[in-house]
Amino acid sequence: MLKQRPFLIETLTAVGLIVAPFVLPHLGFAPNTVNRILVWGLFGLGFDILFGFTGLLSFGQSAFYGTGGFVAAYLLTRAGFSNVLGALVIGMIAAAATGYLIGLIALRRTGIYFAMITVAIAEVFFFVEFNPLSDFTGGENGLPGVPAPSFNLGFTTIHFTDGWSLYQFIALCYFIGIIIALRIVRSPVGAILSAIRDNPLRASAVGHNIHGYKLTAFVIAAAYAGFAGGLLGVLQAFMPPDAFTFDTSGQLVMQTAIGGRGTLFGPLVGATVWLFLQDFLQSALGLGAAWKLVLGVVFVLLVCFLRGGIIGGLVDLYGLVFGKHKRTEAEPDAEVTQPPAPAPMQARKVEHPAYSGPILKATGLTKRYGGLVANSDIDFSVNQGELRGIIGPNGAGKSTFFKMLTCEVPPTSGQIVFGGRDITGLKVTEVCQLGLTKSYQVNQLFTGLTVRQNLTIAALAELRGKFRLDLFRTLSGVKGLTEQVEHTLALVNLTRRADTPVSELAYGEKRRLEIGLALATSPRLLLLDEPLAGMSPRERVETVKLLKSIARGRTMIIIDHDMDSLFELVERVTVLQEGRVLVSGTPEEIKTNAAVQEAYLGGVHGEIAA
Ligand SMILES: Nc1ncnc2c1ncn2[C@@H]1O[C@H](COP(=O)(O)OP(=O)(O)OP(=O)(O)O)[C@@H](O)[C@H]1O
Repeated sequence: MLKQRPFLIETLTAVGLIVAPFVLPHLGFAPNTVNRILVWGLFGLGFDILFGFTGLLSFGQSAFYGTGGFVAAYLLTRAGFSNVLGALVIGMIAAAATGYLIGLIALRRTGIYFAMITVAIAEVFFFVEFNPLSDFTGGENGLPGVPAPSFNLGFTTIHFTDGWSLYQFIALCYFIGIIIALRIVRSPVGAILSAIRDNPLRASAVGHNIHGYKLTAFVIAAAYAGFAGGLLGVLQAFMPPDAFTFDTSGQLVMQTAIGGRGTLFGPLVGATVWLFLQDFLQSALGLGAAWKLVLGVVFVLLVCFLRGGIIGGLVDLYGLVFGKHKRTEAEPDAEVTQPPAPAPMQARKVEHPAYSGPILKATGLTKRYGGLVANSDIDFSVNQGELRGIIGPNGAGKSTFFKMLTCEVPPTSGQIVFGGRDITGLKVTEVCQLGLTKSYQVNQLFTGLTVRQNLTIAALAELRGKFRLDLFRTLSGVKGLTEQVEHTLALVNLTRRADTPVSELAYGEKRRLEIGLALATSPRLLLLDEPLAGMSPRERVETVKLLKSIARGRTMIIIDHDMDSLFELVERVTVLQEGRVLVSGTPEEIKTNAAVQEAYLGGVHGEIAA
C-alpha cells in the first residue's frame, strides 16, 4: 500500500509532466518517443494494479489494448464519429466490458493456469482481428486516418496535432490516469487487492469476496489498456494490427518488471528504458535487430539484482542512504508483561435475535479423505459466552473439525448450525461475515504488509461487508476503522509494533498478530487453533495472560497441546480421539478421566496435566 502523503505524488507527477518537454529534448528524447512512453505508461497503470498490486500476472493485455484501440479507431475512421475523446472513452468501455467477460472465465483459475488462459485469450483475439473481423479492423493493414484531437472552446479551437502539441493531450490523459490509479490503490479496495496478492486464502477467510475484487482489478486493467490502445491510434494517426500481438503483452510485462511492479510508475520507467535503448541502440549504435540482445541482458541483470525493478532499487537506496531504521530482532516488548485493558470490542449483531439455543451446534459431523476418516459422527455444541477447549493426540482430527466449523472444508455428512442458522455448505467468507472465524495453527498473515495494515484488512471485512466498490474512498473515510484497528492492536499488545512490516516481527509477535487478524473481524465465536504452538516458555506465559484478557465476554473454542495452559483458560474441555469425541467435561474431570489418560499415555494412569 502506498503511503498517504496528500498530493505529494500528484504534484511531483504534474511538475514532471510540465518540465518534460523542456528537459527531455536535451537528453536525446524525440517528442514521439516521449508520447509513446506515456501511452505505455498509461497502459501499464492498469496492468500494475492487476499484476503489482493484486498479484495476477496476465499475458493477455494486448486483447484489451487492441479492442479499445480498434473500437475507437473504427468509430473515428469508418463510422463518421468526430469526437476523439468520446471515441477513446467508448473504446475504453468496450475494453472494460470485454475484460469483465474474459475475467469471469480466466479468474476461475489461479497462478500459472490463469496466466496460460490469458495467453490463449490474447491469441484468440489476434486471430479474430485478422480473420472474421478483418472488414472492421482492416486486417493486416490496420486502420489508417485516425484524426488528432481538437477541442472547440467557442471562441477558439485547440488542435493537438503531433509532436509536443500532441504531448499536451497525452500527458493530460496520463495525469488523469495516475490520479485515478492513486485513488484506487489508496482506497479500501486497493488495500484488499494488496492483501489478495499476499495471501488470498486469509483474505477470503477474514471475509472478503476475493473473486469479486480480482474481477474488479481485471476490469480496471482492461479499461486502462483500452484507453491506451485508443491513444496509440491517435498518436500514430493509424491503428496498427500489432496492438493485438502477444509481443505487446510481453513487452508490457517486461517493462513493468524493469521499472518496478506495485509502484504505478514502474511501467512508465520500464517503457522509458525500453524505448530509449531501442532508439539508442538501433539508431545511434546501428545494432539493428540485435538491440533486443542487449535488452535481454539488461532485463536478466535487473531481474536478478533488482527484484523490485528500478524504482524498487531506488527506494532501497533511499532507505540505505537516509538510514531507515531496520530491526533484525524484536525489541523488548514491555507491553507484553502488562496487557492493557481496552474497552470491550462490540461483537457483531446476532442474525436471529429470537434464537436462544447454543451459538454453535454440530450434529453427526463426519469428514472422510478417501479411505481415511478424519472426523466421525461428532456431536458438539457451545453456548454463548462459553470458553471451550479441545484436546486430543496428534492426528485426532482437531484441525479438521475446526476447518469444517469455519466452512474451509465441507463435511462429508452432518450439519452445522451457527446462531440458529444452518451454515453447512456455506463458503468461509460468508461464515466469517456471519461472525465465525478462526486463527490458524500455521500463521496466515499478509507478509508484505505492516501489522496495522494486516489488521486493517480484517477490520475492513466487517465494516464494509464482503464486497463493496468504494474505489475512490480513502481508508480514513471508513467509519470506525481506525478505532477498531487501534483497539485490536491494544488487545494483542502490538501497538508499539503497529508500523512494523510482518517480516520483521518475532515469532511470538506473529502469533499474536495471527490472533489479532481473527479478532479484528469482531467475531461472535472465535476459534483458536493452537495459539501457543511453537512459542518459548516465556512467550507462552505472556500469551496465556493475553488470551485471558481477550476471553472476557467472548465465546471461544481453543485447541492446544499445552494442557496446563489450556486448562487454566477454559471452562469445559472436549477430548477428540481418532476423529471421535471421547469425552467432555470440566478441566478437573478431564485431568482425572481414565479414558483420557489411556488416550494420551497408553494406559499409564496419572493426572495428565499435573
Ligand atoms: N487434506 C487432507 N487430506 C488427507 N488427509 C488429511 C487432510 N487433512 C488432514 N488429514 C488427515 O486427517 C487426520 C486428522 O488430521 P488433523 O490435522 O485434523 O489432526 P489434528 O488433531 O489437528 O493433529 P495435530 O494435533 O497434529 O495438528 C490425520 O490423519 C491427517 O493426516
